[in-house]
Amino acid sequence: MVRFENVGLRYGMGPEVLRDVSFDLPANSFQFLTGPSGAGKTTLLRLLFLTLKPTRGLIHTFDQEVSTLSKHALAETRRRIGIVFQDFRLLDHLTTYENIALPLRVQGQDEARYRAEVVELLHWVGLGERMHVLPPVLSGGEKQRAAIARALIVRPELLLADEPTGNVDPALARRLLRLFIELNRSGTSVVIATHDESLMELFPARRLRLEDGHVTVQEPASWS
Ligand SMILES: Nc1ncnc2c1ncn2[C@@H]1O[C@H](COP(=O)(O)OP(=O)(O)OP(=O)(O)O)[C@@H](O)[C@H]1O
Repeated sequence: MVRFENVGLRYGMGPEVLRDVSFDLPANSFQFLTGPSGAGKTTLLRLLFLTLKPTRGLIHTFDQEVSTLSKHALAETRRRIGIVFQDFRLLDHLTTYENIALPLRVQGQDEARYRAEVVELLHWVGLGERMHVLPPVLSGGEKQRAAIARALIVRPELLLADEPTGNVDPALARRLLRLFIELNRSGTSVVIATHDESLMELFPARRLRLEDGHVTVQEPASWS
């Protein structure tokens, strides 16, 4: 589904943050992306979301080498990927319902066609009672779930999440993890960036470990 070949990334004239990074994300796979703070997890997610270009190496996404894509094709490809940002990025003047429906509205879809789907997703993430309130009155965990729902409403083939359990208590973190696992079982590939060991211990998934600019892939069998 995604393949990185000897990818390197530096910001401006700075040092290489990522060096010779090579790995595959198979279809229907579930993996944690882990490593110390500053190792480059967010940078790698931005490369996967195609909002950052590698300074060297090749990235194949859905069987296309991304440097060959036009702006339009890049935007089309990005539509197949959902992302949950570390800082949520909800719009404070829109209700929870409107925030989650926004990607569909932007695509020009008719509300009559998507309304029931948005409401169902809101219930699925446990925000059924909060759909008419504005983000500033949501708790951290509720904002987190709203950000996840907004990423899911477009039914992405690949879901990326940056520290999605960073602001929630352990019980909610487990619940969110179950939600990602359920999503993966329904066919979406999932990448969760986290440095929360206790979260990773809850589910025996692949781990992409980032350290010193390199990625090593650990399959569950190799560390259990
Ligand atoms: N826009 C930028 N311009 C310059 N340097 C950057 C930029 N974004 C990140 N960096 C640097 O790249 C390195 C990797 O940062 P990144 O945010 O990807 O790490 P991370 O593993 O996600 O960290 P954390 O776990 O603390 O969120 C850091 O040294 C950071 O200072």
